[in-house]
Amino acid sequence: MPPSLFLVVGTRPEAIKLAPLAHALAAAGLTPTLVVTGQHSLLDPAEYGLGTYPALRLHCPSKEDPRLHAEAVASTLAPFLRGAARPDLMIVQGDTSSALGGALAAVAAGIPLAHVEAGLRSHDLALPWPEEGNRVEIDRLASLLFAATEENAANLVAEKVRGEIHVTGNTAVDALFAILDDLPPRVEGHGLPRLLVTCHRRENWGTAFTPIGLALIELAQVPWLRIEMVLHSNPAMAAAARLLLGGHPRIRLLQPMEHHAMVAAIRTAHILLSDSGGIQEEAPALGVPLLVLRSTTERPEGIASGNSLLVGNDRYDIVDNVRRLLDDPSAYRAMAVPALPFGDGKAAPRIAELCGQWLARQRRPDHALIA
Ligand SMILES: CC(=O)N[C@@H]1[C@@H](OP(=O)(O)OP(=O)(O)OC[C@H]2O[C@@H](n3ccc(=O)[nH]c3=O)[C@H](O)[C@@H]2O)O[C@H](CO)[C@@H](O)[C@@H]1O
Repeated sequence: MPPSLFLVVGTRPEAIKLAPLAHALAAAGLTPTLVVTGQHSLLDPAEYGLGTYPALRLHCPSKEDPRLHAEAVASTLAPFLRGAARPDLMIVQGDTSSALGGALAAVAAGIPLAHVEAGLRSHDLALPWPEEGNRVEIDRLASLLFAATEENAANLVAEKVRGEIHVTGNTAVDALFAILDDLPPRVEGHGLPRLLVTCHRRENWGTAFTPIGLALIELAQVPWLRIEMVLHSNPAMAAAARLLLGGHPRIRLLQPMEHHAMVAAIRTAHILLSDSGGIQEEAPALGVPLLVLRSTTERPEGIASGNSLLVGNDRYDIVDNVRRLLDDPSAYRAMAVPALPFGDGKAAPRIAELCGQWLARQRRPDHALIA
């Protein structure tokens, strides 16, 4: 009987980042069962190539209080962790309340926990909230920690986590490369330069979005610059964007896109303006300069590689930095050199192999002596 693994998926980024791992686990004879929490209620695993995996649906939509959502996920999942269906390993990704809920349920049931994308730290529990606290708590509970970078691993060592730390790269790069293999070659000089914008983080909700919107309206005065904002499924963010930017003749508001289309849009953008975690990982690999709409980031590697720059959500900082990249070719070129600070695109098979080895050790009669 092969080991049983549960893979917790609640949101779009988790589906994107766990799809490569699901395939790598299946190739290793460890086909996982998806725990689809329902945090993003419209999430369809099939859209991310996960449609053929067995799935446990919890129907736990996100809640205003993310801790209550995590606890709802944990309590709904608990009955499935007893008896014959009990998994040998629970795998969560990143920092959502679904990931935390899966972690809490696993530990309560005495089931070993693995954390993919472990060790990311902004070192500020308030920014981003609740993700930083979620990550710290999950890492404290995990037996296996898959850190994307050496810096992530160093954070875990500093916190003296009890689990096994492995540096694997981020599966976001695996997912990106899989899409690029399917896309036609990039065509240079594809029309007027495009500023592609996404914004969904809690710290940019409501009135906090206003300076960002005003910056876009000011930048829209550049006659040869096209501006496109991809709306997020979060209704609060979409409403704020529509209120300020809806109907603007030179700013296009686009509906959320399927991942292949989004990667194609990112790849042909001249400049990216985003608060997204995943786009901070994709932009360097694609060599598209990224201005990060945050005052801090748990992904400093993209800043260090020169591909990304923190601009916060100050109207004037945003305008000045976009204009600098538009007007100074050498400043632009310095940020447009492709780099892989978040891994080589082979994280998923590494993680799958490490899970297989770890599970085999747990099954050997003398493993208690090895630990
Ligand atoms: C604090 C923080 O940073 N937390 C992050 C958050 O994820 P995020 O910030 O990356 O979330 P999004 O920006 O929504 O997703 C981005 C992905 O979605 C693709 N995309 C985008 C727009 C679209 O229309 N269609 C798409 O396909 C895009 O190319 C990219 O791959 O939670 C994750 C899970 O815990 C964490 O791992 C991650 O740390």
